[in-house]
Amino acid sequence: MTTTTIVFDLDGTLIDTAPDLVESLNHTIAARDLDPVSYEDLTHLVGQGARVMIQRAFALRGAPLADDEVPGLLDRFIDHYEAGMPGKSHPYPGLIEALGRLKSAGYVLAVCTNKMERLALPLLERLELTHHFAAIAGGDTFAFRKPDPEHILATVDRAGGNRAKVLMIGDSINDILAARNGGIPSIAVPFGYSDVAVDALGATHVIGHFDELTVELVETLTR
Ligand SMILES: O=C(O)COP(=O)(O)O
Ligand SMILES: [Mg+2]
Repeated sequence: MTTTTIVFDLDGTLIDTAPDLVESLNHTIAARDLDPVSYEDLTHLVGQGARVMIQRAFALRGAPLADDEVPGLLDRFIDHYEAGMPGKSHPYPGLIEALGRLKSAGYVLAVCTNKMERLALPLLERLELTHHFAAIAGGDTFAFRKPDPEHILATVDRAGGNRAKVLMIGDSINDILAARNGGIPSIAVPFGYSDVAVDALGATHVIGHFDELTVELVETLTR
């Protein structure tokens, strides 16, 4: 029997990062005197990494942003976010137990996030989560990222898994679309940052808590 690789999204799936993302984003846009964004705004801004998040925040405020201004603002975001890490960010309830039980059952675990690799790696490290995962791929690790299914599949390659036996778990349309585009079964979680209702994402299954992420469920979804 081939081992299934379970691929997790990061922001809004493994870890509740919203308060720190909002704080660092607001620190960044304050450089141009833009009004701060709220937690509710974040669900529309997050998903394609920090650069796009900054660009979307400017669009939300109706403020012009020239291409050559973006690198400086991105550096401002990265410096602030890295300095505060892990800040208020914490794993969602039941996650550690779920990772333990899935690993004991022999599954390969991996992370596929659109967050920049240089931010994803230290965050997982400082929350002592790194050891659970055979591979961690960021939004800039490859030349493609979610919703491109190749992002999930290249992560599986890195983890030493089999491309034909994968389960994706995520909170947003990028995750579920990437899975659907690759013919990969998926689980959506409702506690993250989606501007679309979780039932409307088109996932194979929805769980409300990591307690529901059992070996039986993984087997049923990947049969
Ligand atoms: O940081 C982002 O914009 C998205 O990150 P995620 O893919 O882990 O949800
Ligand atoms: Mg996410």
